[in-house]
Amino acid sequence: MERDQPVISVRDVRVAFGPHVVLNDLDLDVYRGEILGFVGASGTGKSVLLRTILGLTKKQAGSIVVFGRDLDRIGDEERIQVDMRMGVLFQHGALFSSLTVKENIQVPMREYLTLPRQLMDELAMLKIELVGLSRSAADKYPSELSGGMIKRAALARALSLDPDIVFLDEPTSGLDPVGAAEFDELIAKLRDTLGLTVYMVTHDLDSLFTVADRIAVLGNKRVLIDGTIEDMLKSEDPWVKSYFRGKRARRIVLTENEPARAES
Ligand SMILES: Nc1ncnc2c1ncn2[C@@H]1O[C@H](COP(=O)(O)OP(=O)(O)OP(=O)(O)O)[C@@H](O)[C@H]1O
Repeated sequence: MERDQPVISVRDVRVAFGPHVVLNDLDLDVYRGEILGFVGASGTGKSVLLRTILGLTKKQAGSIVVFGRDLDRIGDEERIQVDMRMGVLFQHGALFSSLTVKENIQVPMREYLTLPRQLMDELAMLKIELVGLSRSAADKYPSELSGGMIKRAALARALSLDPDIVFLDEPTSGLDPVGAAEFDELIAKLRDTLGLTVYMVTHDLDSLFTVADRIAVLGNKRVLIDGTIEDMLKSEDPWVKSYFRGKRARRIVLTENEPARAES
């Protein structure tokens, strides 16, 4: 993994809604090919930062550089090129209920490209297979899918344009532990096979322990600490300590290190 090459650099970012300052002096780097787990207490601004990086929420100060381009200094054409390289899976799945899985995956293709129908169908099928759905899922509507299948279909749509980065907002929320673990495996596989960079907002300790290469913690309106899971376990920050060394976290550490004992 090339650690010296950030694909996203956020510097001194400030976001406020009226008098309510949500992010202030926030710095963050995301490196090519890594899975970054982004955590923080509820309401600290994880979604606001995600939306700010995507250009959906306005910042009052600071800079965001993506693929070497400062987003404040590029024109509309170049912005579209940048947008096409970033796929997003929003927290609440957000598949269009009136469209089939295949049609949902084709939404970004229709928005950004002009492709013949047959080619779009073939590309959608490739994405369906890539995320581990069966080909028969293509013509199903979201209401006919399980929670796990909806997440996979939404991921297939996020991958529609072969992005370099995918942003996942709590991708395993609402899945049972087996479904969540399978989704984590899929993310790791996609990172390994496609070289994807993954920015994953999550509350899921299992995901953080098993697939995140690096973790960034949001607190006090900025990134409080970033590093490996070992760095988190060493931190003396009270929130980081209670999150990563609390009862639930200890159970995961035990399961990973001593499966037999943990299961008994
Ligand atoms: N459009 C908006 N207008 C005003 N305030 C907003 C807006 N969007 C977010 N906020 C405020 O910003 C703060 C951070 O919200 P955000 O949704 O980013 O938190 P979060 O860390 O993602 O929380 P959770 O883990 O619960 O999803 C909250 O106080 C929220 O009310």
